[in-house]
Amino acid sequence: MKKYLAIDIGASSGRHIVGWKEDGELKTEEVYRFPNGVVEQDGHLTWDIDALEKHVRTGIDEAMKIYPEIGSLSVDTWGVDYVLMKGGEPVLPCYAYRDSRTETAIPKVHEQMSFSDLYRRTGIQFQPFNTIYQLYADKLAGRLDEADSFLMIPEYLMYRLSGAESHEYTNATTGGMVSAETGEYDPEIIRTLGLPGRFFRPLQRPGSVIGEYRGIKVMLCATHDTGSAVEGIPMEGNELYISSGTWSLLGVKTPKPLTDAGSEAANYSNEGGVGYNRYQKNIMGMWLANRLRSELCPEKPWDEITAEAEEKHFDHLVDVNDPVFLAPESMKAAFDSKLPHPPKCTAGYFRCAYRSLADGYRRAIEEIEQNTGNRYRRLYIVGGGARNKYLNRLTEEATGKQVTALPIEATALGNIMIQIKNGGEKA
Ligand SMILES: C[C@H](O)[C@H](O)[C@@H](O)C(=O)CO
Repeated sequence: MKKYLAIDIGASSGRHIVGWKEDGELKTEEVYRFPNGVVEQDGHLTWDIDALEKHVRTGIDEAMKIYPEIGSLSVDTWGVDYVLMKGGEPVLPCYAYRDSRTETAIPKVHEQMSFSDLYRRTGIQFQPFNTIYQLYADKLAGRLDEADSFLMIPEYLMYRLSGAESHEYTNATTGGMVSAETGEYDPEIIRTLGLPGRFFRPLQRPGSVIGEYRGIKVMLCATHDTGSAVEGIPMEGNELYISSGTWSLLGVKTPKPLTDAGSEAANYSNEGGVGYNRYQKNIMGMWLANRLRSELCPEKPWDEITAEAEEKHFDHLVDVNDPVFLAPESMKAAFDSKLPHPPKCTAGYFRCAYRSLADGYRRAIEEIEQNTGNRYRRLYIVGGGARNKYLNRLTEEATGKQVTALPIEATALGNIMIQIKNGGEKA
């Protein structure tokens, strides 16, 4: 029985999950898990890409010990970030998206092409960490002159395994340089910003085999983790979804990108899917609670935290998408700066975070229904955040949608399903 290996890496952790079809059913087993996190280096936030590579290799060793018959593997990670390459070797550091190095680049990009023009062309939300601003910051720092190309994180890790460079479509779309019309890098954007043309190759679709590692086919899944997550949601019909991890990605599948003024004003993104468009929005997500916990009560179990948050009576809300929450020194101080007065106790901060997240979901869904002209009945929630029963209830109450919370590894499932579909088996 053929086995498939998904390597799914998020901002805070990674996992190796083996999957196979048995009596028509998809079976999975997690064989390796490892931590991830940003590393401060010379005053910048970076990823320890060498450590990630080591974990990727160790996890494959573990998987092959248990399942020597693995036929293919694929890596997916968070979007936007990349590694510059020179002569087949990485040009480090590998910057992390919460680093503030794009501050000067953003206005310089918009002087040459306004955000509205970029949006009309790509349909990608404004986020200070979009690859377009990171590459322009590298240009201003003279880092592009010495580089031959750039590889998004999953493609870099698969290059290290197979020696094959690749540029996968769903992940490339997170960068803000791919034409919503052609699904390829937009030459007008590249030319206008004076970015090196040699960097931007034809994009490859999920399911493409790019090489081999120890006899295992290396295949491109939807290497943008959210792209695989949406593939992995066992959804009936076309309903709303939240991929809930460090970020909450709330969206819906649409046949085509929506790049109209209403979508721009609501800062909706149109990221590539597997045969459809992901009309979705970044919402600050579990990052808020994760940072509050590491600052205020690192040892406290999550069940206790949510139970206390449910009991307390602090009902002020914050706008969870306020930039103050993206990479604050202190998350507590960030909340205090946006509240009329601070909560009297720690639980009050978590209550505010969860109730504000649910309110953020409510507003985002109103925008989706406004901009798509459709009404949706159900909301599927997948990923680690789907385990939070208190937030699921708040979300159902705030949005009026029937919430189906599935604390499943939807990203790894989607990764495996794409491999199965393109591995000659019926998915
Ligand atoms: C920067 C975020 O990671 C990105 O916008 C988001 O789509 C993602 O990749 C979540 O894992």
